[in-house]
Amino acid sequence: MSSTWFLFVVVAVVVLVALLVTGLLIARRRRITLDSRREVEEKPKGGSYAASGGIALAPGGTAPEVEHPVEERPETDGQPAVGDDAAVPRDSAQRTVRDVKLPEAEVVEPTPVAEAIDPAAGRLERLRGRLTKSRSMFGTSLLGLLGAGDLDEDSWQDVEDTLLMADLGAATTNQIVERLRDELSRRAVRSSAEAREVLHEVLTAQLSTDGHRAVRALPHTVDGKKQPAVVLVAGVNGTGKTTTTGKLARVLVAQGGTVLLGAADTFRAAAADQLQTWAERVGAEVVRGKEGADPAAVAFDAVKRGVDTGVDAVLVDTAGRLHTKTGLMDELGKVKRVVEKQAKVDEVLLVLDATTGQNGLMQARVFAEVIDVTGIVLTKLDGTAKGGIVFQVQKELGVPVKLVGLGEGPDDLAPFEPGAFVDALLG
Ligand SMILES: Nc1nc2c(ncn2[C@@H]2O[C@H](COP(=O)(O)OP(=O)(O)OP(=O)(O)O)[C@@H](O)[C@H]2O)c(=O)[nH]1
Repeated sequence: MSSTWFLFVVVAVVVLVALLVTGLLIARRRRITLDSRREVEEKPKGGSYAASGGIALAPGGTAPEVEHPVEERPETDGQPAVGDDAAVPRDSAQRTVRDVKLPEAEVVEPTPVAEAIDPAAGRLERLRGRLTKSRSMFGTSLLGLLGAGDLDEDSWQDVEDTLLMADLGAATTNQIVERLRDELSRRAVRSSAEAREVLHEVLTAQLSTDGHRAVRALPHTVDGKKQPAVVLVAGVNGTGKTTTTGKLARVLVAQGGTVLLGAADTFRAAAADQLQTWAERVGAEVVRGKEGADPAAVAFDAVKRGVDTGVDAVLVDTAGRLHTKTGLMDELGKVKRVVEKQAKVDEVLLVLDATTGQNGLMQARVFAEVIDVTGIVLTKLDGTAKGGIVFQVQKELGVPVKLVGLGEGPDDLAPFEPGAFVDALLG
């Protein structure tokens, strides 16, 4: 009898220990979002993932076709489009893209990972202090106005001016003011806490989008063979493309992925050097061409090398180009077309500098027409009071803001999540 009891106790202890270990393993796994078998969760409009869950990633190969809501562009009449040039008349001679035979791109082998990478989880919360300038515009000014009780027409004018100064644009500002007026009177808001709640709700709703915010940087399978996700990074000069490419590589490597970087910025040798430095820091391979080489050829070689070596993601950094220069925009279109002879481009990230305000919108529109942008990265949000550009750019393109740059540090890249972002703005 006592041996039966002893056996029973031993079995119970073993089962308890097994449950404890399984629980711990599940808890650990939940902290890591990199799992190509797990599709990014379908969530309601606007908040396709929680910022505290890290930078959401999705497998390539499943990107929906991007539909640009041309008719919903209320503020861009008269803006340059593809084929237009700000300084040069439309009928003047334009630069064309030349096909030239080029030597093989150079492959720079990776070095072992040398440094610790900040986990992606909870970055927007950790970096929220960087939004101080935008916060003073929204938090201090708007809450001060709305929390003061019954608003007269002058106060509503001030609310409108504040939103316009934060770069929300006329159309978005009007929509927000209208909704605020409705909600404040419908709910008979009396306290500043209630006013904050309404403001939070209205601003968050304005940032909602049907598009998924997960970055398509996980591998997928084509005809039974592993295919790396191909990410193209584009934008005008100095917006932070190379920095963003490097930061994103770090996120992928930190989550156990293998990455190859393609230095398709062949205008400046320094740009490829800069990318190589980022690559060395995470132990990634780089494919780069000679200065002046055809960027499309380098991008093609990078993707080919990535497919051959079986990496998880190929990130292609392109040269900065002015959206008003037709020849350069044509060249970018060519880079994408040529890469697609090798593999589908899963993610086209347009990097916009938040400090440039309205000009960023013009850039966004032209780039979207040339290369079907699938996600926006808004950089330098740490250095501007005009964080309101986030609100406009999504509406303008119908493409979600996926990532935000909040500093020059290697891990100052955060996922964009409307609720957490508005929270940070309101302080
Ligand atoms: N404050 C701040 N600076 C940033 C951010 N992202 C990039 N930068 C800085 O912006 C400058 C330009 O960044 P790059 O990555 O070289 O820009 P790029 O678009 O690749 O430049 P080109 O190749 O010349 O077109 C660098 O000094 C970066 O450190 C950001 O989120 N915040």
